[in-house]
Amino acid sequence: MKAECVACGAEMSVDQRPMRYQCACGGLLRIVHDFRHVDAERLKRVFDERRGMRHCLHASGVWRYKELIAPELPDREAVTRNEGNTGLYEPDAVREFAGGIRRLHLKAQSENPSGSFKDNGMAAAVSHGRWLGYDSFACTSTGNTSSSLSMYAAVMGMQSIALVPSSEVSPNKVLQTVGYGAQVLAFDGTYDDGIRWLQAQAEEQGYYVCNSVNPLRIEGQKSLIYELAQDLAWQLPDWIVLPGGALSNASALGQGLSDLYTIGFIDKLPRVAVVQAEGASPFHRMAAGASKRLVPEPKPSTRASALNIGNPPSWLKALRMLELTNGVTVAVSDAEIMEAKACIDRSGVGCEPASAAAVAGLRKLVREGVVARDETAACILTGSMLKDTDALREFHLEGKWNAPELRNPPRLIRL
Ligand SMILES: Cc1ncc(COP(=O)(O)O)c(C=O)c1O
Ligand SMILES: N[C@@H](CCOP(=O)(O)O)C(=O)O
Repeated sequence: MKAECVACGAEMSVDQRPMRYQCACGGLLRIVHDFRHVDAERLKRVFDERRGMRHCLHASGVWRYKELIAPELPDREAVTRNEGNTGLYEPDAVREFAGGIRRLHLKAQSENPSGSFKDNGMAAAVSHGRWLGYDSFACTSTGNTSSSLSMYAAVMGMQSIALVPSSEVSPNKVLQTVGYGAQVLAFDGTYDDGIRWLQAQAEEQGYYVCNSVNPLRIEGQKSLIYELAQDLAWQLPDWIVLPGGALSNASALGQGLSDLYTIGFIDKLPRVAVVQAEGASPFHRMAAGASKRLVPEPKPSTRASALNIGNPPSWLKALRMLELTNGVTVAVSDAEIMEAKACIDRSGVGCEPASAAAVAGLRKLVREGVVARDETAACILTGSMLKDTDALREFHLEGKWNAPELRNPPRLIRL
């Protein structure tokens, strides 16, 4: 597989150990494909045939698109837990909440096997790592990456190591990671400290790094936009709105949209809005200030713990995505996030706080007139409602955050 540095354009291979995550100049890598001979109409038919499949590699919502993700990877090396194939919903209450735009879809990546969007990328990353001969897989995580990694490591019968901040993460996610069998190493600090340590130490420890600095994670995650496009008969909405933390999904969206457009699956690019939490919004500050250099936030802090990232590694890839799609960024408060979450939960779809940032951000963009009421959008719901049950307790039982009308505490009765 050929990779290219997103900062200086240097080319290199990622076909052998040691795995490379960065160029000598410090830039992250992206996988480069040659799509010149791809027949879009033929592939569309193949993808449609695979869509209804069960119990085989191509039944996966990631490996259905294997030709566009990792054509060189032998099928026998591709690991799957039947990831992808997530639901697409149109709850009217959420559309109204978000400002009453013409049409709003929610893509529930929360329905992935480990409960978050990470599984799409992780399936590709662990497969590549196993192909290269690694048997120890590591990540640093606020809990979703680690849950996903430890699930796949368990499926492969291999070892996983997860560095997890000792505070401000959801216990549900850490317990899920423990349950699947990862060795969890808690540390004082944030995701940013963990990723720095891992990038310096991984090779010496013999670890294959499964964070989104790994270009294969991005390759797997881009299947999200392939699947959404296929769900909608290859007609994407005007806007795709998603939360931004480490900016892996924003980067994957850029890669996936560029593929779809280059190959001719779509003839128009949607605009993309990246929503950050106010307490952890270095990318938004950069974009809003029309700067092209990210200034890290030394002490990120948000109740949407999955977004608690001050130095997102993929900021340059995400910036390129904004340029490609004429995209925008926006920041929302924790109270706005929790209110949006309560509305999404009450619609029957449900999500964790970080995911709700997408809907809170869309609402703000509609209010500000950036998104027009006659436009259409899809919000990416990145993680499941059960990923953070403390958030439900705080909102419904402890009366924290806004929106008393959405509060629903159990009533105590005498039988
Ligand atoms: C549930 C959830 N939503 C959103 C994000 C942010 O996504 P990204 O890091 O790709 O920007 C994360 C973690 O990264 C997450 O776990
Ligand atoms: N929210 C994430 C943090 C970003 O992780 P990465 O895998 O994109 O590097 C998590 O779940 O850990």
